[in-house]
Amino acid sequence: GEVSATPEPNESEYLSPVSIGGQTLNLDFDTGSADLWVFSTSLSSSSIGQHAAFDPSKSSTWEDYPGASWQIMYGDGSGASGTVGFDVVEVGGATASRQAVEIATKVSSSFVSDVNNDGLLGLGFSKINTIEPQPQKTFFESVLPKLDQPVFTADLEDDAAGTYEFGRVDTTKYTGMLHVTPVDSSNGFWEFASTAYSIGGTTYQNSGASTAIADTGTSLLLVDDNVAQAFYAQVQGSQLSRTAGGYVYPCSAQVPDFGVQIGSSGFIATIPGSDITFAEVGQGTCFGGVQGNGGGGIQIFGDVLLKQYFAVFNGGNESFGIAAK
Ligand SMILES: N#Cc1c(N)n[nH]c1N1CCCC1
Repeated sequence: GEVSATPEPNESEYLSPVSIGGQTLNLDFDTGSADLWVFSTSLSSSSIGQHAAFDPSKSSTWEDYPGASWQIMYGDGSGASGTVGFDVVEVGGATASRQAVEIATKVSSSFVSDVNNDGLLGLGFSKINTIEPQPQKTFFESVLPKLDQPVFTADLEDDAAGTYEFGRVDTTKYTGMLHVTPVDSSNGFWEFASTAYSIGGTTYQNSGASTAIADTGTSLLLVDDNVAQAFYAQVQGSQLSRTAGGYVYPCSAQVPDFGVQIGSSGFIATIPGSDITFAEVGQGTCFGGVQGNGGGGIQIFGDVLLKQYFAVFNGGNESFGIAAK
């Protein structure tokens, strides 16, 4: 089938309505993780707050997974944990009839305060699913055999609703060609080669990290530390601020275009300098959307990059493609 779910824009995530056992929650679609977990009625009422909380006792199709548990920690230090069951999960129009659903019995404070987000729907590979004693399939892996095409697409927008679609590539959503690169899923991510970058239209080889992941669950574009340093060397007045947690600069500064290579074919995906500022941090100082990855070997290409393009995640031949829109 062909389906689409329209995520609500929130400065740091794209939420989409998901039906679980007939209950609708807004989940953060995250290609950088592989757990589908939800706020639940097992949480304290102070943790639930304004969130929608899934209540398994009210679902006629709920099935417990006795003795199973999960616990996840994200790169930003946030985390959650709990118990597991199976239920009917429907996104847009694709239905997984017996999807592993992870019930949160604990969530960290950043999830409590992010009131728009009732949990996550992981779109990474199930080898990084955290369910014990046995990792379970993601929603995409569950519905894959039933889809017309083994794909999902992400069309994220700036401050406007984006769209995830499962089972088809809507060719009216992009212009020009789709630049496709093979994906190496062995780390559980949509990971591909990326060994070059461009600043102000000049291309350079990236001597540090050699791969990157497409990560819709991250807001920023986290590149090799040397690349971030080279970029901000061309932004007047920029500095690496420990208090801000990254590079900041005067909001009036001229920011050059920045590009990163997608795959080894040579295609450089470019972000206009005017779209690189992520947030104002006060006193006319701005926080950049491009930051260092802190020395890890993998670069994380999040929404700052992805919202400039139409993205195709192909679970059939394990490839990632982007096109201008
Ligand atoms: N950090 C981090 C992170 C990431 N790299 N992908 N998704 C993430 N999160 C999803 C919910 C909180 C953080």
